[in-house]
Amino acid sequence: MLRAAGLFAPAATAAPSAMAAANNAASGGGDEARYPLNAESYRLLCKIGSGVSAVVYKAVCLPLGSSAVVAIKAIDLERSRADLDGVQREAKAMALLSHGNVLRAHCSFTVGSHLWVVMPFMGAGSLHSILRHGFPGGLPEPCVAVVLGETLRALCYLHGQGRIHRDIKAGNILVDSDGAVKLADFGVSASIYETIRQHASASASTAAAVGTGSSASCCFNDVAGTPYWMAPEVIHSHVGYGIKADIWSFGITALELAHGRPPLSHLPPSKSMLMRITSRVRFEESVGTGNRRDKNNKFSRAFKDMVSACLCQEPAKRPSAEKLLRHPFFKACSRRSRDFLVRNVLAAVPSIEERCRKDDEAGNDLCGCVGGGARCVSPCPRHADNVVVAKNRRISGWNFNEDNLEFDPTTEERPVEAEKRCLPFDFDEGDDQVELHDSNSAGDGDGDRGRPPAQPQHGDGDDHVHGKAAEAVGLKQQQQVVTQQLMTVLQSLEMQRDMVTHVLQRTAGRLDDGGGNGDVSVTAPREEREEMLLGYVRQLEHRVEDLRKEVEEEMAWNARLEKMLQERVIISDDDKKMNSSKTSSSAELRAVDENI
Ligand SMILES: Nc1ncnc2c1ncn2[C@@H]1O[C@H](COP(=O)(O)OP(=O)(O)OP(=O)(O)O)[C@@H](O)[C@H]1O
Repeated sequence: MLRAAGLFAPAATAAPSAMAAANNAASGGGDEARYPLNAESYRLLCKIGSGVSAVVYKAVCLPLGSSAVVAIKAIDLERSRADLDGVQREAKAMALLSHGNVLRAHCSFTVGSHLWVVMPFMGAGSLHSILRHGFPGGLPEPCVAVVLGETLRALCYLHGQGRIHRDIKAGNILVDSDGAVKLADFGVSASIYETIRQHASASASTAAAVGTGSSASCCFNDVAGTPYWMAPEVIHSHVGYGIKADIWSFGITALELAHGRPPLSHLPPSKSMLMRITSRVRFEESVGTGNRRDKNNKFSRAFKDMVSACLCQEPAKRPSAEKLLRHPFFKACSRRSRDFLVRNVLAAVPSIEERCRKDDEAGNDLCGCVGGGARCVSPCPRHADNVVVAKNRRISGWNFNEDNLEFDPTTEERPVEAEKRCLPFDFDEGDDQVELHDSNSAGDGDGDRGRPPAQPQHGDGDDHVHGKAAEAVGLKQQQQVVTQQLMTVLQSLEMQRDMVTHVLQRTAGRLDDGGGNGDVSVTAPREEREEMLLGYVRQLEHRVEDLRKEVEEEMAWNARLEKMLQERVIISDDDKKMNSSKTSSSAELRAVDENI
């Protein structure tokens, strides 16, 4: 994961550039106009957080006095995957908004190759950081309700303004020391109005690919956001998506707040993404509200119902933010004051500076995966152990278990129950049948499903060999999973290639016959149509390029597994010889012999 740590030590403040990106939130006057657009006017006090390509500092705005504490997000434009347009969009989007639950930047400007976004300092940091440092198992439900209620107000406002946030997650919900909750990070937000204009002259073929429908339902077709929180239609972005994608992410955020991590976060995002790529929609219309007995009292019926509504497979069936705000789940929280969060949440977590110091000591910056691998973008050695594989099982889908609000993997032996809500991704192709387990998850007595993963043992010789044997089996199976996934990516690439060819053929045909069938695009001048076609092709090229990178990542991971496997086999064979009398009857070793 990309880091910009250390680049902004106070002494290293770069000379301001020509301020090409300078942007003041209140250029038309107002409080923010006081914030200077140069690095020298700010003293960086300490680092308070870091994201994928940015580091966030607590700082003082010197001309405004020592009490003018701000947060500065320093986005490394060179290391960031996003282009300057993308990151500037965040600042501009924030500057235009004004709502009590939306974090608005004071100003932004470039400093060398970085974009500095100066914003109000939110004393308690993000909910992601709060969860990790104080509530790893999740917040109490009444606190979840307060946080979500405030976030929903921000979403109502944003959607009312014609904006889609596109990256709703606990990491982007900030809390101030007085308990105020604000939605932040507009790095990937976009205006549906802009897009409607852009698509106004789109051809029928493009429209078919992007999707049609109302402004609120289908406008975008670029993949934006963070994988675990992405709505199915965002992942399958060729079908188009709209504001309801935020509602899905909101539902996932609800689960993240309730459990301390988003569903499937024990899988590296690239893998969960791949599973989604392989999807075959298989979603049961389920779970009415009052018919089933509530077996699990951990969460209220209202909470479960609210989350279920957000995680509806069909965007159109998800409630709007406004409607959701009227859901009974949010009734009680409207009476709760900010103080409620201060007493029940903030009091239990260390200061944001302390948290950041702990993160640095723990080396969380090294791979960027924090929260038990929840943010690990690619399989990294540090979290490889979190993903363990058990044999002869396969994930054929993910059920949204309404009782405990978890996503349960569905295995072949355990058919999907009709009344369960099922996520739209399948993973049941190929002959090798495997199931991924989170090594931290406890057994639940349901067959093999909750079986503790194979771990190396360090007891007597027999155990030791068993441990290594099991480890080798695990590695072998991980390798099979990766191979399977590579095949899946390949299929996906082929599918996309066919799509491109199809679009090209259709459009080429239209260019040749000069139109005349009533399409907006066809009545447009030829150059315009060519330009539009080129744009579309470029978009598809990017998508294919992204997928190609993912394949490369997986192949590298596969090679690493192969190497680890070979090492394990050698060690395991040596141990086997030494312990042959003890281990000859070992079922696990037989499994190794069969498998390697
Ligand atoms: N205005 C702010 N006030 C106080 N802390 C902040 C502020 N903005 C960000 N932070 C802290 O910095 C951390 C990193 O923020 P950043 O927006 O760079 O990344 P993120 O949203 O967590 O991750 P990603 O890069 O994946 O979006 C946050 O988790 C939060 O704790």
